[in-house]
Amino acid sequence: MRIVGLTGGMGSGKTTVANYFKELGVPIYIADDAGKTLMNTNPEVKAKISSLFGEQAYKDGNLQRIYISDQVFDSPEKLQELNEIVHPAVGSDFLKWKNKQDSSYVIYEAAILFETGGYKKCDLVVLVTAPMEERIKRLQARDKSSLEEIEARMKHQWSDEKKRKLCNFEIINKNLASTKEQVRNLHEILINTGKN
Ligand SMILES: CC(C)(COP(=O)(O)OP(=O)(O)OC[C@H]1O[C@@H](n2cnc3c(N)ncnc32)[C@H](O)[C@@H]1O)[C@@H](O)C(=O)NCCC(=O)NCCS
Ligand SMILES: Nc1ncnc2c1ncn2[C@@H]1O[C@H](COP(=O)(O)OP(=O)(O)OP(=O)(O)O)[C@@H](O)[C@H]1O
Repeated sequence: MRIVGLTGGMGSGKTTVANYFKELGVPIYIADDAGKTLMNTNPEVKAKISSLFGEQAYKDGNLQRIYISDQVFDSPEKLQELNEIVHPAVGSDFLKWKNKQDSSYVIYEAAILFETGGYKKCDLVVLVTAPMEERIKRLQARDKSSLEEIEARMKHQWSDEKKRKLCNFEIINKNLASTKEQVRNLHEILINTGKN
């Protein structure tokens, strides 16, 4: 079973694209969601996060995402420490999940697949791109976040130019009909090239 990495900068449309693959019956693992679940449920991960960020990291057992975001996105060292707690836990959770799937390929969706080196564990990688002004507009509409908050996260992510050099396929997410068509075409390619 091949592992197809799906990545793209913040607001590029990864989840939108992942949902189109899901409609075609492809099993999807969303690393950002899994990370959040593990941060709320895995006792070892919770203990490490509490010792790194203090008592305020959890309230009634729930991760305080805004508090953590404020701590990490202005501090590369803190972000790296958090990543070092969360990413290995996500990696092993993914392998357990993958072993339960029955499909010619699965999708591993992660915002920072290249930045973490996670792409090396994938058989191939699909990059989702969209013009920066569009991405910012979409994020402001979706999350009501400020430009400063968006930029604080984006500065920890590679540029599309850098990612493009390492990806196998690119989906350009401008209008949704064309994006869906690109996903359908790519799915055919992935199914056909996966046959022995
Ligand atoms: C700091 C946290 C709690 C903020 O949660 P929040 O719900 O606000 O954001 P969410 O996780 O949905 O991320 C939204 C977007 O922010 C960007 N982002 C998230 N984590 C990172 C990171 N470590 N580095 C760079 N950008 C990031 C991505 O574009 C992502 O799609 C959360 O992002 C987190 O735990 N991040 C560190 C762990 C991680 O890397 N998770 C993602 C892959 S497993
Ligand atoms: N082609 C498009 N046209 C208009 N809106 C879009 C398009 N693609 C995605 N969107 C909207 O833009 C927002 C961001 O898309 P999505 O959540 O798929 O991006 P993402 O890359 O997963 O974001 P993040 O990195 O923040 O998790 C969503 O509200 C989505 O509905």
